[in-house]
Amino acid sequence: MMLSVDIRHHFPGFELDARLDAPAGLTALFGQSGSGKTTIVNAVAGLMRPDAGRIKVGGTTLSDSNTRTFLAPHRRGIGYVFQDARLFPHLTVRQNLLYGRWFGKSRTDTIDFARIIELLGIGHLLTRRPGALSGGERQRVALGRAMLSRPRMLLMDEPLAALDEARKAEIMPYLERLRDETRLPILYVTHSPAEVARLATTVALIRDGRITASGPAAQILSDPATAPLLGLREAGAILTARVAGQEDGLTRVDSAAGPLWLARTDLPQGRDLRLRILAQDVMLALQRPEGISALNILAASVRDLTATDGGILVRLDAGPEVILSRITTRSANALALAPGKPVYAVLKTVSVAPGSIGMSES
Ligand SMILES: Nc1ncnc2c1ncn2[C@@H]1O[C@H](COP(=O)(O)OP(=O)(O)OP(=O)(O)O)[C@@H](O)[C@H]1O
Repeated sequence: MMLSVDIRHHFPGFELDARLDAPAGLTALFGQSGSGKTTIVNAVAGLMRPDAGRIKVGGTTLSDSNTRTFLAPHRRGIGYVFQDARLFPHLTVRQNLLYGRWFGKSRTDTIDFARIIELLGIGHLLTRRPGALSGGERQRVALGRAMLSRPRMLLMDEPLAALDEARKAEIMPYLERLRDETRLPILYVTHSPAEVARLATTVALIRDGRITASGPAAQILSDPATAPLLGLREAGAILTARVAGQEDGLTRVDSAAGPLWLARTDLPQGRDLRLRILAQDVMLALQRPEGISALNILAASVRDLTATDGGILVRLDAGPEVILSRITTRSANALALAPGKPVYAVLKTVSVAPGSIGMSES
């Protein structure tokens, strides 16, 4: 199942011309205020009719200006989650979940209900009213309600924006489970680079009504041309690795770039992982450093250098893998970095990328 959007629309002083493919998984639509995110969401939802173009989900055409097709919002099969949960205050959680569903009492419906309740961890809340829930719990119920409408896809418009950091952290794992287990396209609007880095399988960057870059999240975050558009703090590489065993109280993993050691985990040998290495956590040296506390040092060579605000992003080839390092212009000059130069990448931190637990089983 895939959402494909190819639309044009004119507002006084603003032109939208957007082409976007959102496959199964979470596609983050990221851009500044006024870039056109809500206009795309409204067009997909059927709340506005684009001047020209086409929107499809799987084999179903939601709108097409050529054939004058325009499906009403309630016939689009889209589950929505907004910034505020929009639950009915006078109904219990159970009644909110079942409200307006096309949902009978058949056995599969009961199993679906039980599965979604379990997935979102809201079984103990069913008899409460929304007023007695935390903001994070309310959003989990809103996610459950969207799922129970048996959607073809989910549309999430800044679903975490109203929550504080603790509540965001609480709901993220549930969004990840939903993303990984439902295999529906999720179009997720956000201004938050941290949410993109943590949740997105696909990233689409929008600016002035146009999609300026889109592709797999790991690719966008590790490309010096696109990573700065998201914010340099999240720029970095994702490596795949396999757990080799436990050594000296650490977990050894093997990647195509070389062996790496992580703080001990209880992951079983043979498990595949994705590792996240942020550009700001990679230092460079011309000789292999000795007597250094960093555990992980990889031999690499410079592929290219890109100037960014306040520094240089260095793209490195480490075997077949790509690593990014963010250093100051002064350091780049001191090391006389140039394409092809051999260097050692000293990794201050290597973290297991969210979503990789259980990856090898899916
Ligand atoms: N109904 C309308 N009439 C005229 N202009 C509009 C209308 N709706 C949106 N616009 C303009 O289109 C542009 C894109 O707006 P849109 O709401 O899609 O941006 P956004 O990326 O969602 O912003 P935000 O993050 O602030 O919600 C803006 O310049 C806005 O002023």
